[in-house]
Amino acid sequence: MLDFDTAQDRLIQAAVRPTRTERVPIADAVGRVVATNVLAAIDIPPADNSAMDGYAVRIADVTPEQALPIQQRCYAGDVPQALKPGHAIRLFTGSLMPAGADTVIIQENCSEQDDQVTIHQLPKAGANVRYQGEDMGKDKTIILKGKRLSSGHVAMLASQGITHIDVYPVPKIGILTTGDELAQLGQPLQEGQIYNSNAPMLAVLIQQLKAQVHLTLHAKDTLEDIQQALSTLCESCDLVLTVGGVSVGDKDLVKPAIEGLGGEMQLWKVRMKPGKPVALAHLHNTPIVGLPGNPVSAYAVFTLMVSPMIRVLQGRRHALPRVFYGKLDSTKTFKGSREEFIRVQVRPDADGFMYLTPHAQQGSAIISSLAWATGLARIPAHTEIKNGDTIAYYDFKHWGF
Ligand SMILES: Nc1nc2c(c(=O)[nH]1)N[C@H]1C(S)=C(S)[C@@H](COP(=O)(O)OP(=O)(O)OC[C@H]3O[C@@H](n4cnc5c(N)ncnc54)[C@H](O)[C@@H]3O)O[C@H]1N2
Ligand code: MOO
Repeated sequence: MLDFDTAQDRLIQAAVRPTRTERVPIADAVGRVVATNVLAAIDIPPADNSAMDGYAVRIADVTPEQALPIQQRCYAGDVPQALKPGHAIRLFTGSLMPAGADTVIIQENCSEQDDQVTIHQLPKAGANVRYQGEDMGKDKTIILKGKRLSSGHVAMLASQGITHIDVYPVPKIGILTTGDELAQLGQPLQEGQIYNSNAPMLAVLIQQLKAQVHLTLHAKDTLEDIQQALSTLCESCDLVLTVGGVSVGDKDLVKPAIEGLGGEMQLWKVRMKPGKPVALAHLHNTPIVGLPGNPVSAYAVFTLMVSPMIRVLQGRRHALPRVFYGKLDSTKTFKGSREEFIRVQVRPDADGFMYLTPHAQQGSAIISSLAWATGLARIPAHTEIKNGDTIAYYDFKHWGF
């Protein structure tokens, strides 16, 4: 059996970076991944300007409590005159700095009478000036290729006058659920059935990452049904996720179905809990990840191993989000032969440490624990982990987006 890190890496390697690009309006670009380095077309701010309402002066000309004649009133959008020696120019937040002025005195520290201003308190030279290019310098790279765009990036692009941006296409993900025991939502539940909760769960996990759920199918537990669904999904998706039927039971048919279609299994079974039966295969060049059917297992494997693949398919710079560390807060001691990812809630404490409290029920079918948890804590194999020990923490806020 493979160890978790090797398996995670194999899955990442199975995802292909995008090459095609498309151009979208910046207002539609949030969550999309930039396909080129974006350079600043202009300096921002385009010229030195005032950060405050006040008076532009040459600081060397100013003596406190001595009146200076006001040469001009210059509003934001106006073009200022060059400042004459021994004068002040009245200006406002965003007004251009006059040539010859080096400092803005805020109006609260001045009094104005008969077109003269008296300055009561002197700031440092250069105070309250926003300098040309201090935010973004012309021709400098302002957004790196592979960045997922946020609202902040949209503001940057708009400030540059950029209306459209080249991004990578949204990867299309297919979902195949299997199992004769599953009822679809909206159908009455027959004896022996449970609702198909994995399909909607995976769909929202995919959407949170800003990938597209291209097609969701459900197959009965027959080779034929599973093969038909797999063929359809692999034809039109960049990545196919199957759920269930990947373990060792009589009706665990996903593996034989892929192999029967001429697909190639690259990996099956990982030394991790939950998620042991996870599988990776290719069919007609499309990667397929076989997720275990237990909802917690499917959620954990998606978060830890499939989300990095999706980030690669999206063209993002980093497949793996940050892993944090925290201290176990539990009376229970953990030790197992498989590496374990337990559902925890994180609690930052006044001492600056993060404390990780495990959910009381760590079974792979405890769906309610998923809504309770804020992330997964990693318990190494063959190591006793007890209260206060430091362990790795995979936060859903980082790993799910
Ligand atoms: N003898 C063994 N039994 C099992 C092993 C093993 O090594 N030897 N591994 C266990 C582990 S670990 C897991 S995880 C599961 C994985 O099984 P499968 O991936 O084959 O999944 P299924 O058997 O089809 O289903 C497991 C469980 O999940 C429920 N399920 C499936 N799909 C959905 C869905 N879409 N929505 C909600 N719930 C779903 C299903 O009803 C089962 O209860 O195998 C263990 N067994
Ligand atoms: O490894 Mo299974 O994924 O525990 O439930």
